[in-house]
Amino acid sequence: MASEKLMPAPHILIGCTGSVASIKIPMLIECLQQLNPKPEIKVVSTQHALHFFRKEEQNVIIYTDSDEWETWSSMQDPVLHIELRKWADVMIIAPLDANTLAKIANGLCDNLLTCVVRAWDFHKPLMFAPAMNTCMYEHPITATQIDLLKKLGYKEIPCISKKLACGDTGFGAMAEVLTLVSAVEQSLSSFNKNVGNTNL
Ligand SMILES: CC(C)(CO)[C@@H](O)C(=O)NCCC(=O)N/C=C\S
Repeated sequence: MASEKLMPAPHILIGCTGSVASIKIPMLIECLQQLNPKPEIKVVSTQHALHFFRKEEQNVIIYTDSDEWETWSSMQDPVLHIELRKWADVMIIAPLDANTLAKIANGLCDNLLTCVVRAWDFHKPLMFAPAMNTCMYEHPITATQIDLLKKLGYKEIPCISKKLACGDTGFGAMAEVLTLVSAVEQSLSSFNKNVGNTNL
C-alpha cells in the first residue's frame, strides 16, 4: 500500500542483560527486522550480556557502557543515554535479569542500560521480559519488584516454564521470541496510527 511506504521507520531500542536468555538476541533482532514498516533497531547491552552473543556478528549497532564515555568529552557533546531515550519510539528489555530488575526497581543507574531506563519518557512504551533461574524467580522480592515496575507503567512480558540453562525445568525462562515480537508490534500499532494521522 503506498501509505505503508511513506510510514517512517519506527525506532526500536532493545536492552539486554546478563541472563543466559541473551543467547536469543540475534534471533530477536532478526525477527523484529521482519516487521512492516521495517524498523530501525539499536541495542543497549550490559557488560554481562555480551558473554551470550557475538556483538560483531550483529547487523545493528550494539551500544555498551564504554560507548557512553567515548561519545562525550566536553560540554555540548551528546550524552548517549539521553540521545537513546529521545531516539527510541519503544524499548524492550529482553532478557531482564534479576540484577537489572532490582536496579530499575530502585532507580539505580550505574550503566548505559539503566541510565536509559532512568531517563525514560513514559509517553513511550517500555516492555520488559524477565529471565532467571526458577530459584531466583520464586524469591518473593522478584514479584515485589516486577509489581513495582508495572505500577511505574512498564509492561511485563511474563516468564514461561521451560528447560532452563542449568538443565532444570521451571518458571523463569524468557518468553518466546515470537511473543516478544508481537508485544513490540502491538505497542507500535498505536505509534503507527498516531504518525499516520499527522501525515493526513
Ligand atoms: C536460556 C533459555 C532462553 C533457553 O531456552 C531459557 O532457558 C531461559 O530463558 N532461561 C532463563 C535464564 C536461565 O536459564 N538462567 C540460568 C540458570 S538456570
